[in-house]
Amino acid sequence: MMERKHLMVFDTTLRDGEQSPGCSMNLREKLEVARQLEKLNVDVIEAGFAIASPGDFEAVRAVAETIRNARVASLARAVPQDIDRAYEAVRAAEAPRIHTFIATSDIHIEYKLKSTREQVLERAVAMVKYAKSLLSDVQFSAEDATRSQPEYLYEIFEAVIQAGATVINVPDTVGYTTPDEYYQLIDGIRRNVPSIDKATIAVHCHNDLGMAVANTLAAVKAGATQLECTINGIGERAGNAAMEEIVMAINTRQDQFPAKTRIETTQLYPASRLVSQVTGMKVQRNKAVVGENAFAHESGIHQHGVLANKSTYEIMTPESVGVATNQLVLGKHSGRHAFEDRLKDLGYRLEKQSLDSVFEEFKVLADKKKVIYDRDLEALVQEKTMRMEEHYRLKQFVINCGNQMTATATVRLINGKGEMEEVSTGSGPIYASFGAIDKLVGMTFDLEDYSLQAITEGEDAQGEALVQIRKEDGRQYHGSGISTDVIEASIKAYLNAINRMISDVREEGA
Ligand SMILES: CC(=O)SCCNC(=O)CCNC(=O)[C@H](O)C(C)(C)COP(=O)(O)OP(=O)(O)OC[C@H]1O[C@@H](n2cnc3c(N)ncnc32)[C@H](O)[C@@H]1OP(=O)(O)O
Ligand SMILES: CC(C)C(=O)C(=O)O
Ligand SMILES: [Mg+2]
Repeated sequence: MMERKHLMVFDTTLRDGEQSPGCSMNLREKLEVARQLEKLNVDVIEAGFAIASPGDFEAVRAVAETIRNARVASLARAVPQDIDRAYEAVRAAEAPRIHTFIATSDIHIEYKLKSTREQVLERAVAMVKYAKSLLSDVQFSAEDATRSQPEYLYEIFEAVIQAGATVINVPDTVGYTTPDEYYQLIDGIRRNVPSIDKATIAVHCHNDLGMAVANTLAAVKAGATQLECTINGIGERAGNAAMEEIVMAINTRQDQFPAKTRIETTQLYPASRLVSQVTGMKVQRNKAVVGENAFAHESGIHQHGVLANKSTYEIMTPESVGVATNQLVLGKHSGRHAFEDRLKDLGYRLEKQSLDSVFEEFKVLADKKKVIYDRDLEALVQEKTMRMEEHYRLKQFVINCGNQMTATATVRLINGKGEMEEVSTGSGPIYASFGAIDKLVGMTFDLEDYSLQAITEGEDAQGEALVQIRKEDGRQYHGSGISTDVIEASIKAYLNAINRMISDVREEGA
């Protein structure tokens, strides 16, 4: 039997994914996501854009120092100071990569770079050579490749490969191309770049017209072997190609794509939950592969078919992507072994200390809830392990409200100095409690987004509140909170966003 071609997965959740408005992650969250990417077995982790800020630099460096089973890359413009910074950040990695880019479309060259094709080519070659003098693995991206003149792309790719680039990337930066057109472009590059066999062809697709995954798959057919993507498809504007969709399409349609990735698919759903939790970006219910409805069958004819044989309406199994089908799991009489076992099934392997503390929280929750679902467990683990440094923590709150009166909230918080309490009124219990918190932290914020959803079924379901707040300087922070009480979940989410803001300010000042 012929050996199937290996496709490399290049994950850019921590770089392009983080470019989604409101999706910034702090160092601890980035490390947690990077560890999950390592469990997924991705080939390359793009950990950030080192020159963007001191926080980005530290995060890339921390990922490079921590991750051992994937290449770690940092993005860099085609300028020496970006390349130096990227090199400093990734050099501790087992397999470091500098990813440098410059735009090649006339629109970008003229209006943005105020340059010429010749100057861009010269700069690209010089910067690839410079990066290559620092380390061996250098990726070059022709930004806006799909709106660039193909002959110019052939020329610049040939020149950067001659200069030492190991990977040439053909980004559809603005999500403009179509599957047929992208196939032609990649095929043209394979045929017209003489040294192409010395480099890997990478593709990086955006979803502005909803075709990012389709375009990526068309490129696979044309011979691309590095696929760039993000978890849940988060990324600049409408996002990037979603890893879970690309990988499952390849796995499910081997007749179309006789190739393989190294991805441990059972880690896809845990990765999706983690990224949603740390970015505050909800996954739509009908999202392919990882959405809540991806394996739900509502209508009679479908249910009948699935009962007779799952393959009637399921083209992949929920288990294959890490969605547990055993919905009713544990209760208050369950012990530590069963608990740990269930977490392992869900893809979580915790250190003893974290396990003990999550188990304690589980028992508290089991006293409040008759049935603990897998989603409850995931929420507990993620809340516990991902909890920010808590500058302010909720001690207690009392709300007085009704449909014909102004709500009054008394909120008591704990911080490093002790306990503090404030009272505030508002048009409803949530606004009243947020007002009390503003008084306690001595700041006011615009509440830009607030949502609440039940994460499991039943009257005693836990609610997950997501908030996005904006500080006076325009910066946005998201927060999430989970509780069986929706007001408590909302207060926790608001405090989570404030704690994130405080950590961010301190990181910057450090
Ligand atoms: C398609 C993509 O996703 S590209 C990555 C996008 N991501 C980001 O931009 C996030 C991080 N960015 C940042 O923090 C900042 O933009 C920085 C630190 C990179 C640069 O900040 P500033 O120096 O203030 O420049 P600013 O962002 O305003 O403008 C970009 C400059 O880089 C130039 N530039 C843009 N891309 C490139 C490139 N690939 N190579 C060389 N120069 C470039 C622009 O022409 C402009 O130059 P100018 O200052 O001489 O006019
Ligand atoms: C930096 C490049 C690869 C990019 O993100 C894009 O062009 O979309
Ligand atoms: Mg991009």
